[in-house]
Amino acid sequence: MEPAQNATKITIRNLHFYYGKEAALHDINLAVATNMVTAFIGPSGCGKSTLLRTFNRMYELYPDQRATGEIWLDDRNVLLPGEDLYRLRSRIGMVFQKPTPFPMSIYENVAFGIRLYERLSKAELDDRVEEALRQVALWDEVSAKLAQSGMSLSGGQQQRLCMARAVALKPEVLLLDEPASALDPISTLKIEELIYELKQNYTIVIVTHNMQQAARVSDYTAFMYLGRIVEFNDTNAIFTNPTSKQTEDYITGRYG
Ligand SMILES: Nc1ncnc2c1ncn2[C@@H]1O[C@H](COP(=O)(O)OP(=O)(O)OP(=O)(O)O)[C@@H](O)[C@H]1O
Repeated sequence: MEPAQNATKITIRNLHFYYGKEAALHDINLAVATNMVTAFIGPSGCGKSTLLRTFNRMYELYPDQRATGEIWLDDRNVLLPGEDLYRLRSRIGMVFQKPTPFPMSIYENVAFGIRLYERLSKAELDDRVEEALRQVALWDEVSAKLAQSGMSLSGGQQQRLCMARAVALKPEVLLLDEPASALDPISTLKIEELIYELKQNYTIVIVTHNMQQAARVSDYTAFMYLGRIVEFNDTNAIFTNPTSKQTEDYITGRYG
């Protein structure tokens, strides 16, 4: 489960995951460092998104999907049956591949989630919405049109709005599932810069198809293949000096 010289936010032990009877993850052991960016890379179907979705038990939305093993968030094993999933998802926020603003105003997109968890005055709520939009570097672009629909924004802005929605709840961990793969290069760059900024305050785990992106934004990288973690190390070591032949073949473009 190496490495984690930094404090550890999440520790995964002996995690297995099943879609019905089909096992998709096999004996995953991993330590995610606090306030760092950890990337999952590997060929299509290797289990990156499945692994990411175990962190906040997103799979619980589907009755035939289940995980066994342990996922420790600080000192809680969040896979235990009594875990409050509502609270878990407020501690571990998620942003998906396709920008998915709610069909409501820019302001409401951010305020909606906050209202579910907290009772705030209008002025406090306004402040929180502004703070979240500033954190994702969107405030200057939208402050004059907060009442407009979130759907009226560009794809890149919509994705930053979704990130604002996630950070507005003040989570400790942010899960990003291919957050830039539907975006143009400039919007992608903005998201990457944002990830760099956000790691001051959040522990970030990102799934990406794009190896250059993993190399640019992450501190640690796990290379996955067929539902297993083949190699996990600091990103520099993975990309310059992989220990496994499989990792080397993947990062040099021999397959995937
Ligand atoms: N809803 C599902 N039902 C059954 N099997 C699934 C489901 N979702 C994923 N799988 C299977 O689980 C395995 C891992 O899929 P997953 O989507 O996690 O891989 P991935 O590495 O994220 O792939 P990609 O890069 O293509 O998104 C694959 O074999 C896939 O077919």
